[in-house]
Amino acid sequence: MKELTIVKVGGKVIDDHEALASFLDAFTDVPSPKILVHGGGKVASDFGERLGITPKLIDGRRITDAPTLELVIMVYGGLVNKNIVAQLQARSENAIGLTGADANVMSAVKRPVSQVDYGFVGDVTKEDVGVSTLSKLIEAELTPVFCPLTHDKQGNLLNTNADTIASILGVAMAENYRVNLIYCFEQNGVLEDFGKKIVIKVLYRDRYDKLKSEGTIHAGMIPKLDNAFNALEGGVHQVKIGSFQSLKALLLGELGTKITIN
Ligand SMILES: Nc1ncnc2c1ncn2[C@@H]1O[C@H](COP(=O)(O)OP(=O)(O)O)[C@@H](O)[C@H]1O
Ligand SMILES: CC(=O)N[C@@H](CCC(=O)OP(=O)(O)O)C(=O)O
Repeated sequence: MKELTIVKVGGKVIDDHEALASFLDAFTDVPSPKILVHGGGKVASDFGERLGITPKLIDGRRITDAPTLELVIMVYGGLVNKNIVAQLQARSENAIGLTGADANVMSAVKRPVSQVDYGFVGDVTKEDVGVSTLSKLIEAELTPVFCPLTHDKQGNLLNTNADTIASILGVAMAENYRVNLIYCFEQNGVLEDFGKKIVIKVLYRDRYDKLKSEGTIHAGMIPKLDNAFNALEGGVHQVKIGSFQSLKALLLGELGTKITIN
């Protein structure tokens, strides 16, 4: 089976010009085929504050009312996605920026209202991924760059967590490729001691559950790890979480946190 590398880069890296540039240098060196998924939550929150839109997040998931949806479409689909694509082109990486609506690469269902109304947030399954279109793009030596927007096939874009997009993409593409999924962010991995910055080398689900209940793993790390375990259970070959500065080492199996279900 051919290998496919899917890399997700988080919002705090994207918000830092130098950090993003050094991450994109390293991403350019990753052998093809590859797909980049970017977040941008911090940029959206900061931009929103300038427009008088106060960010509301529950467990790392944004409540997306109508003004917030307009905001994230502009920020994720425009500002962040197109800047990353242009910066990859400057590195001779033939990137193509995508929302889920483009070539129908990822559709979604608006999350039903339960205890919380998340608003215009899209839930995705592997059946919602345009595997054949994506396979054609990567076989044509293009590098897809996903922003965290999906569509409902009725003309509406929806906000979908970027970690979830990376995980579902991995599961869907695992039918045709041996997928390595790497989550890059500003820490060196999943930390067992936040103060001392001690990185957990291998994280099993029972340890995750324990650290979560103790509060050592919290906030945005919870959906990230849920997505990481879901990816492995769905057939992704390897999932690693680590620093944007260590992409090469993470790919080689060094540094960061390896997520495992065995
Ligand atoms: N045990 C932990 N190890 C590392 N990061 C953690 C941990 N618990 C909570 N976090 C927080 O989770 C954040 C990552 O989640 P999130 O902000 O959603 O990431 P991203 O920027 O990649 O989207 C980190 O910035 C960190 O503050
Ligand atoms: C529904 C939902 O929560 N969407 C996320 C999408 C961006 C994202 O995931 O960005 P990071 O990777 O930088 O966190 C949000 O709007 O914050």
